[in-house]
Parts: sequence; structure tokens; C-alpha cells
Amino acid sequence: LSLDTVREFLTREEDTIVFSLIERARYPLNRPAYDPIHLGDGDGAGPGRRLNASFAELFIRESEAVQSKAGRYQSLQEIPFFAYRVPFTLAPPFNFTRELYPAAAFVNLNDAIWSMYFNELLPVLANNGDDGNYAVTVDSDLACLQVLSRRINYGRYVAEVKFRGDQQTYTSLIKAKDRDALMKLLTSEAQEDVVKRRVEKKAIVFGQSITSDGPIETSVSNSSQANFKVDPSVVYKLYDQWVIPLTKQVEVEYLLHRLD
Ligand SMILES: C=C(O[C@@H]1C=C(C(=O)O)C=C[C@H]1O)C(=O)O
Repeated sequence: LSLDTVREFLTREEDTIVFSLIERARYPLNRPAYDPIHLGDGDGAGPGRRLNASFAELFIRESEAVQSKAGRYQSLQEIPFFAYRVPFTLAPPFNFTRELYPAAAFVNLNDAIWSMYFNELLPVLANNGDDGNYAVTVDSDLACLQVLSRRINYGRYVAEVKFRGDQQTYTSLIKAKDRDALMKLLTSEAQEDVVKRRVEKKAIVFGQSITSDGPIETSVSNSSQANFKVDPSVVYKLYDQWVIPLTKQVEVEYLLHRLD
């Protein structure tokens, strides 16, 4: 684990993030998938009874339960949005290397990622409309949520590398519980700028229609503005306002538990 290898990991996740956003943007908003479910008469639940969950939430819970049973969360890189008590895994056993400090490994911002995704990102990602394809739609939401969670909560690994690289300074700031100073120390504005410009470019390159003889666009021109499968400025904004700030928040929370 080095700063180069963790940054390589984050760079590769950008590809998955851009493609998962492209997939979600294919479908209209499909609002009923996100409304609380009302059970009808004759279902045994009483008339108009309201389940305190949406179709999207039920789908994600059930999907995660299967993946939990299959061992997805045996790797600390993966963190589910819901807690499952699954006593065994169906997967072949594997001894994952444990790079994280055990008492800090639990840190994650899945709740914040969940509400950011549904309240802020989804409304600008999907066009209004309803085509009834609820299962494939929320399956694409799950793909987005899983990769955003993995990327943002990977801040734990970034923080571990930075801690090991400057143990003395970090240790005194952690002991002083000085969040602001920790945030400042782990921030690299130059790196953030590289990340944001690169991910916007990936949205431009990955999100255009490819023809066998035409050129590949690498920037947004007036003629191409409306043609991208996901708006490159939305992807830039996603990183600028949420992905990077949340990753840094994970880093700070992890560091605050690094000496526990
Ligand atoms: C992840 C890092 O830590 C911070 C967060 C960044 C990000 O989320 O992309 C980029 C630079 C740093 O301010 C890093 O240094 O690479």
C-alpha cells in the first residue's frame, strides 16, 4: 500500500463510476420505484397499509442479502448499506490481507452516500418519465451506490497510507482531536484538481456515441453539448461537491480512530 497504488485504485474506480452513471441515465426517473409502498386490500395487511420502504430499498436489501451470503462483504473494501446477520458464506474461503487498522476499519459514510444519491444526484441524472422498468432501474441504482460507496469509503485506505507516511504529525493531531488540522494535512488541492478534470474528460470520452469513422471528442463543443450519455458537468459536480469531500471526511473519521 502506497500513495501511488491507492491513487491508482481511485483512478480505476472513476471508470466504473462514469459507466454506472451512464447506465442509470438510460432510464427515466421512474418515480414510483422510490415512493413508499402501499399494500392494497386483500393482501392481508389491512386496507392501504403503508410499508415504511420503497421498492428501491426492498430491492437493494434483498440484493445485498444475497451478496452478503455469497461473501461480498468478507472484503473490507465492500460495505453494505444495510446490516445482515449471515452466519456463513457460500464462497470459497480466502484470507484477505488486512491493511486497515482494525479499530478504525468500521468507519463509513454509507448513510450520507445514500441520501446524497437519492436526493441530490438522481434528480439531475435521470430525465422525468416512467417506463415501468423498475427492476432494471433500481438495479442500476444499486450499481451506482456500490461503486460510490467503495470509492468514498476507500478514504480509509488513503488515510492509512498518509498516517504511515507521517506518523508523528498525525499522531499529535489525532491526540488533540484536531479535525480541521487533520483535514488540512491530508488535503492535496493539486491532486483534487487533477481528479476532477480527469473524471469530466472520462464522461466526455466514455459518454459519446462512437462511429466507425468519426473523430473522438475530448472536450465539450457547442455542437456536442447535448449528445453525451451523462452530462460531463454533472460528473464534475458530483466529484467536486460530494465524492471528494465525503472521501476526505472518511479519512478524518478513520484517523480519529487510528490510535484507539
Ligand atoms: C484521496 C486523496 O486525499 C484527498 C482526497 C482526494 C480525492 O478524493 O480524490 C484527492 C486529494 C486529497 O485532497 C489523495 O490524496 O489522493
